[in-house]
Amino acid sequence: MKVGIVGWRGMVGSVLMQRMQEEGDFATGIEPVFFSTSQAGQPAPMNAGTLKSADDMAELKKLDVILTCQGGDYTKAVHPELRRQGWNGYWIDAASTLRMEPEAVIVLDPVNRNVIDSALAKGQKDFIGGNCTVSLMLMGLGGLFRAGLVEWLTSMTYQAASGAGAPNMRELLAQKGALHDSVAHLLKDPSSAILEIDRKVTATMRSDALPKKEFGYPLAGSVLPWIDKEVEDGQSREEWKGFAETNKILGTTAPIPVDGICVRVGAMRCHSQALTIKLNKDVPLADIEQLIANDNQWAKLVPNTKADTLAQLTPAAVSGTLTVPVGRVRKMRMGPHYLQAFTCGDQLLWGAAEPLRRMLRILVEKQ
Ligand SMILES: NC(=O)C1=CN([C@@H]2O[C@H](COP(=O)(O)OP(=O)(O)OC[C@H]3O[C@@H](n4cnc5c(N)ncnc54)[C@H](OP(=O)(O)O)[C@@H]3O)[C@@H](O)[C@H]2O)C=CC1
Ligand SMILES: N[C@@H](CC(=O)OP(=O)(O)O)C(=O)O
Repeated sequence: MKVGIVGWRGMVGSVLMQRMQEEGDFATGIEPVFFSTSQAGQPAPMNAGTLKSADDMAELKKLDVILTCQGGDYTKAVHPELRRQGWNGYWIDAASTLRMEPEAVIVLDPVNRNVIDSALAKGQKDFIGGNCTVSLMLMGLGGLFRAGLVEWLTSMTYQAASGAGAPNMRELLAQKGALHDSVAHLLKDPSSAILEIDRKVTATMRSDALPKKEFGYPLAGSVLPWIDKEVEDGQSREEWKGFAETNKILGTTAPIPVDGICVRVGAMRCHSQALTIKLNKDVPLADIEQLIANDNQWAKLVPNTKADTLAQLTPAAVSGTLTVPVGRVRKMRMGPHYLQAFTCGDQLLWGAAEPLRRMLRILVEKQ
């Protein structure tokens, strides 16, 4: 199987390459061909010859599978043209561009392997990774959806800088550094006044001394309660995806309402979410915990204690791992049908690269 890999140099692509190497995906009989929009002719990784131009339709048309993490502009430019020219290979993509197209499937196989298998049986060829927030929520709470218990759900998010891109991660750290620098001398003196420190930090945050080319606003020491473009009804596009993509991934016939507010916070690469779930029946908490814990090997139930929560349910604990902890699980004061939970996951792994890698593996195993 000839597999073209586009976008492998980028942040999502690098995580993908690392995971494919860790899981031995390159030893499954695939023949990788590496592409670049800017480095064609230079040596490809893994001694796979030289990089081909990612715009070279003739080279792309030779492939059985194209796996791209290059971004939405690339997808928009290349995918329709390839299809127009009659290419009938599999297209696996991290970008959101094609997700809601009727012929495309959003892939998250631990949750929707049935949807993927049925699409493959029907001959569908476009398999697209989901929005990171949605994928991570479903990896954690898949058991409740699978059991048909969710009447509606709200997700209030705490999204990491990585979701906005590599330059934003750097800018977040530069902002943190600038805030620290502005009061470093005062921090060295244990008797300095905290309100003086706070005043200087706030002044720096509001000044041009804070780098904000990428985010446009201070994120360090602050939060940004708007992610992506404005859509209708006062929603952000990130929030809109919660309903649209959750239901498409699950293949629901009666859509489950999903809504909430998406917020950027100063975490590096883990998205966290506070969830309120209206259950359609009163299920004992112990049964709910079992459904969450037993749904897939990555979802991990964290006991609702202070010590377990703070040790296991944070970006600091989860970053760089495939584990999706779910904790703070309890029935709410509103009544026995109302459940709360908190979850956290690495948005570059299950949120971006891992579902794509696994989709390729499904294709290889299907051969
Ligand atoms: N960031 C995220 O959290 C998520 C992103 N996605 C999707 O994945 C796409 C790619 O995102 P992301 O990986 O963050 O994008 P990056 O900006 O990190 O990489 C995209 C491309 O930029 C080019 N590039 C230019 N300079 C460099 C450099 N110095 N180092 C590495 N690459 C460079 C590379 O292409 P070339 O070799 O052609 O020059 C690379 O493939 C997004 O547009 C989005 O559609 C999906 C889910 C989550
Ligand atoms: N929008 C997400 C990251 C992302 O790339 O999402 P999508 O794959 O849906 O475009 C975030 O900012 O955290």
